[in-house]
Amino acid sequence: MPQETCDVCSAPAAHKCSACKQAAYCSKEHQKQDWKKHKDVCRPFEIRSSPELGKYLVASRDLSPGDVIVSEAPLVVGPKLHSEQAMCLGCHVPTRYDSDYRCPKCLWPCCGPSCPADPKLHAAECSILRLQTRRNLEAAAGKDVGIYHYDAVTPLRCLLLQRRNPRKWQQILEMESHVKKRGPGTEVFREIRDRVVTFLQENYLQKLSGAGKEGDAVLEDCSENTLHKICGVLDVNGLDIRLALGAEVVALYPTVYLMEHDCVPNTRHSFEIALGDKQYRVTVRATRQIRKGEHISTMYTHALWGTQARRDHLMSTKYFNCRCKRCSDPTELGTYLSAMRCLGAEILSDGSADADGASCGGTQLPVSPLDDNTDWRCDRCPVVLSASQVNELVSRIGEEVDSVQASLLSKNLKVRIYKTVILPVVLYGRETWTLTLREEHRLRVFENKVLRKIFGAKRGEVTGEWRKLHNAELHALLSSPDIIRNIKSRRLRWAGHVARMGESRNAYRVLVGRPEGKRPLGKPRCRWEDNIKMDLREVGNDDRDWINLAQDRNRWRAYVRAAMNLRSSPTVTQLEELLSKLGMFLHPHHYHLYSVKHSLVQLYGHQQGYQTSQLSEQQLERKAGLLPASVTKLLLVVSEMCRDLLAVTDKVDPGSSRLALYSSVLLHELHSAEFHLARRKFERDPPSISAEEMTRKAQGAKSLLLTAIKVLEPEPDFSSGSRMMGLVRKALVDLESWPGTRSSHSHKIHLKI
Ligand SMILES: C[S@@+](CC[C@H](N)C(=O)[O-])C[C@H]1O[C@@H](n2cnc3c(N)ncnc32)[C@H](O)[C@@H]1O
Repeated sequence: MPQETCDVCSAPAAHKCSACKQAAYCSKEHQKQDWKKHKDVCRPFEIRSSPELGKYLVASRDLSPGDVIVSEAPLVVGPKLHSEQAMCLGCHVPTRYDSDYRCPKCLWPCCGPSCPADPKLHAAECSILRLQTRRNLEAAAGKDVGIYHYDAVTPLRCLLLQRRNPRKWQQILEMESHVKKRGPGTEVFREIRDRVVTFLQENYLQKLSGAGKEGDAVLEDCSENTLHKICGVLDVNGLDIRLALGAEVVALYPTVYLMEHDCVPNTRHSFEIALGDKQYRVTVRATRQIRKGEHISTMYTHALWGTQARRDHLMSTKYFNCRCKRCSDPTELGTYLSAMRCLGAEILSDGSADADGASCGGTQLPVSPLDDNTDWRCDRCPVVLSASQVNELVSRIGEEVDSVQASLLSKNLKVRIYKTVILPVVLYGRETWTLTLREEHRLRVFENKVLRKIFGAKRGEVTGEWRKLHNAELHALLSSPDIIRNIKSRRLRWAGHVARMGESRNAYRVLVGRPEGKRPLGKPRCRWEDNIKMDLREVGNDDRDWINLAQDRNRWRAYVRAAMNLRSSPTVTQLEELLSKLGMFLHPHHYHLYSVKHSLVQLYGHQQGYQTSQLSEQQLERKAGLLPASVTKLLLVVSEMCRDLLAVTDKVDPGSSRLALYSSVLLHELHSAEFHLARRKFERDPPSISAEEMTRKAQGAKSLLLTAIKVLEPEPDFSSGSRMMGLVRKALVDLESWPGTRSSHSHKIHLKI
């Protein structure tokens, strides 16, 4: 073996950097001297391998929370497998199969006349995709969507690496694909064969053989087996990236894929999603202390599912049985996320069962959680349930929770209407950036009017969460030059038309008739349908159905009317009823109850009739988890929500690697409940708490918000997390500007800023 040489002086090296084992030095002095340069490339992990895990990462030095473990660019990125979401192949912005804009060469739909993305991304496959240009053209005319299989694009990009970058191609081939477990006869095999293999071979790859120079095949290896392997690699190792406008792509990374799964991981990762050189770069950071020698892990599944659901998901998507600490513990680290209530009768002192039917009050837990067929046993009475009995009950309950949660769609619908109707109108107004105070006021009046109409708020009530949401949304949108350009070029006309569709013609005149006077009321310049089409490129998949509806003017009107009628849906009552019903079968921390409570916590204080200002003191106390001694058992389940859920969240995700959004929502709601509760007591005549106590409460509320900000900091721009950040920051400003903090108030409150 060649002798290692010192990275500084090239003399024979006596030792290597102990962290990365890559750099070599002749002496400690030279290592010290080189550290400034080397520390940027020094990797704090080693790659090891075992029969059970395959390759995995181990910390090669102690790591602190926040330390960067690895930051790297992807080997390949593109549309996800198992998804038919249409997107521009240049910048991955959602588009439509029958978009008016097309790549001039291959004719696949694209985002506009000139895609702002790096042309290299699409250039390679474009030369292959154009083999079908004529058919694409006909398909586009006939709006035949079958010709565009977006899920085949990333496998094609991988295949093309064998010519463009053989090193990357080799790295992809070395990744685990579990191809044997995905063989003929499996569902996934059929899907990949129909959607990817046949599509690529019949339309493109067969035409390639002999098309290279001197008769060589353009792609040496594009066999069916190789395509199945690539798809396996993408499914097992790919990371999903959610982009700004709702599109989702998948990416393979050269090192990050090596991280093993753990149901309580010790890292979190974030992606660069803004257009530019660093787009799609991933950065992995430690979320807690990781000792040298400890495995470095991530989470492949849903942190808030119970053990059985997580393990089933991991087995069906990643082909292994998880045996981590959380899965092995019947109580899931004391969270009881899968635990059931025992329905067995209470055992009386003489050893007989209570004939009056009083429940024993025990908890049913799996005897061996790593065994799928394990019995479940009560910790108080002799009742034993079989695995199938528990599965049946939990899946029925899951369906019921889903159906009630679905009725909450009315809220989501309102949010969508807000985003696609109100926001563009407001942006239209802001787009000029020259509103006078008077115009600003008129804009507010208009906005409040539409908000009141859509959300069913009464006059003067449009100051709550919807306004906060709006501000956060607006802030996020306006902070990007790309978005501003987008707004100016496209949303402008959309906004005008949407406003025209609404009932507020006069308000529209206020907006459109000035300030530049360039857009007098009158006939729209484009047809309604054209404008809707334009907007489609800017919305995510979630909004797509809704926007499709909007293409038909009458259906759209009916839809908005229906949405407005949903305003009094009794969702708090529905959820409270569900909670009390399910509370008979499930442990209060069961993951199905967690989900209902998390929704409820957000509705208290926000749904009409439950806004914080209208909440009774007792309700506020329930929300904050401050329990009066007399509350019933059922109320107790509801009352401890915020703190209770936070405690559970913290145990399964101590570093907020996966549940940052969940935690921040809870912290925000808890701050609101606690602060308002204290304020009511303080503002009574005479006050029932002292100024010092009030100061303490306000400080407590503030520190909850600061924690939420910290938790949300790594969330990418334009994500739900970044929108939540806007809400939290706004709440902080509101808290700090509360009159009680001003010195003129008779009871002087000091809130350290
Ligand atoms: C993204 S890859 C990780 C790298 C992989 N170990 C390798 O050697 O290429 C995911 C695969 O690693 C294995 N794996 C990851 N975490 C595991 C765990 N906690 N227990 C068992 N196998 C695991 C499984 O085979 C899984 O499908």
